[in-house]
Amino acid sequence: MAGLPTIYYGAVVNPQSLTSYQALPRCLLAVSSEGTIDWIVDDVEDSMVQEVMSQKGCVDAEVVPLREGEFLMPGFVDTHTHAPQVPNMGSGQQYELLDWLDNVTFPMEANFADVEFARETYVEVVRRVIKCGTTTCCYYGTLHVEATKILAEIIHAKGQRAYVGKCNMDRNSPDYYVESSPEASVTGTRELMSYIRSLPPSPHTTTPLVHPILTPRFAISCTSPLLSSLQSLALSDPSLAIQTHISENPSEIAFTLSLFPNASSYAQVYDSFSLLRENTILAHAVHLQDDEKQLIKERKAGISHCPTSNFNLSSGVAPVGDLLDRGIKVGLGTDVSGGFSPSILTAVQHASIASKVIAMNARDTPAVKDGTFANRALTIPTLLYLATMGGAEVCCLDQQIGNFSVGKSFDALIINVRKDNANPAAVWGVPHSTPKGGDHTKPKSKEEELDEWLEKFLFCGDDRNIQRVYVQGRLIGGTAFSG
Ligand SMILES: O=c1[nH]c(=O)c2nc[nH]c2[nH]1
Ligand SMILES: [Zn+2]
Repeated sequence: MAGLPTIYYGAVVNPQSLTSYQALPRCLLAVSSEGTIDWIVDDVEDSMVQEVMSQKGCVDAEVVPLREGEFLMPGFVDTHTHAPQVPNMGSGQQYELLDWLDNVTFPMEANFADVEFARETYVEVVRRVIKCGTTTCCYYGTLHVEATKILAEIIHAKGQRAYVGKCNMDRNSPDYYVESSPEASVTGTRELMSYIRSLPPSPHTTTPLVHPILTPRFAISCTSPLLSSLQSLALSDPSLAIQTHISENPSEIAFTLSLFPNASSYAQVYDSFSLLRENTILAHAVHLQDDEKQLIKERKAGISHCPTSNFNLSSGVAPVGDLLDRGIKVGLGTDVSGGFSPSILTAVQHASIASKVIAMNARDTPAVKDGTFANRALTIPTLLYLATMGGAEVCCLDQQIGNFSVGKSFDALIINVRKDNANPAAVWGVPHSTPKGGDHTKPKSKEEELDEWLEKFLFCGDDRNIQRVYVQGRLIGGTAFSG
């Protein structure tokens, strides 16, 4: 028999679309013992809580009250990161992509041949990513099967939702870090897929949280025979997700086109091997041509926007507004260690700045049409959406996660911007906080206050503001988590 639900009572931020979210200051939200959202009732005064609970038939359920300055929001979705590169964060910032791979990244990834090193490192990596409020993460591993199994096992044990892939890479990397043949690459991939798919169900849910993902590192790393074998594997398993990099850096694009002289574009290389489809996640997409954007849209693939990495490796500024105007799915990625932070908050901040760079450079071009995103600064609702629902769409998980709706999984964060949190930068309620329109005589509404809490958190927050991290209703991290 199902156990009693848990009821959260207080402020809730709920993304709705690229241009709107609900700010619900007095919300009751019930989560079943299986971790799904049973019901949501908005605008409930304190005095009415018991009555609503009795109407819903759950007077004996536990109530988790949120205090002033705390709010519930959906967990972050990191649509692109590299688990083995976490130890490299903050190293080799002087390089651009191809030199950075050779000088910093491949040498670090090669260490994961040692399974003990892999275990020690990955335990810490996953703990850290969860602490940052990432409830769903798309992880690249290394080319090593055993180390990547360990990564999946740790994620599974910690209860995070994730896609995990081992890199397919049989050329253009050093002898000490390259796969010996396409066959070896595909055999290892199949072994990892079977391992992940046979992980035992979590104690509290029958839904698997960790999934395999096909991970051709990027076209430069893969011979045509390897891509053909991955094509066969992908075609035989339409539910298998795919992740790769695309159009990140000018030298990378030129090298790719030289390796595939018959291809009309970078995107077409992947498409010619049937690797562009609805469950494909393409990281970066900084320098795509119009026809490539069109192709990606037609194939319904999604883009992982990784602004921290794009700035840090001097790759460029991805035209996110244009991608959104074209109806392409976009989420955010940390792309550690091209990006120097494992937190989606940093990606939010840099996505905002990236969009402002584009808007500043477009000041002299004709005015943009109403309701479009290109050449404008991304707004708070858009940034929030990209960090949550947009990521869920890119992962094809939007029916399950990304916002709070009845029937969806409770993947959520409790955020604290109170004076008693440990981050002095993200404190709400300091005297200079300004009412909407700057009118100090008008008291702020509860909704306006919640808007301010959210903005403070997105721009000045960090893991110290993330009190609780839930996946499928289970508490797995946050400052209030002792496990
Ligand atoms: O940002 C990136 N990080 C990587 O590890 C990588 N490999 C190929 N292309 C890449 N881009
Ligand atoms: Zn990457």
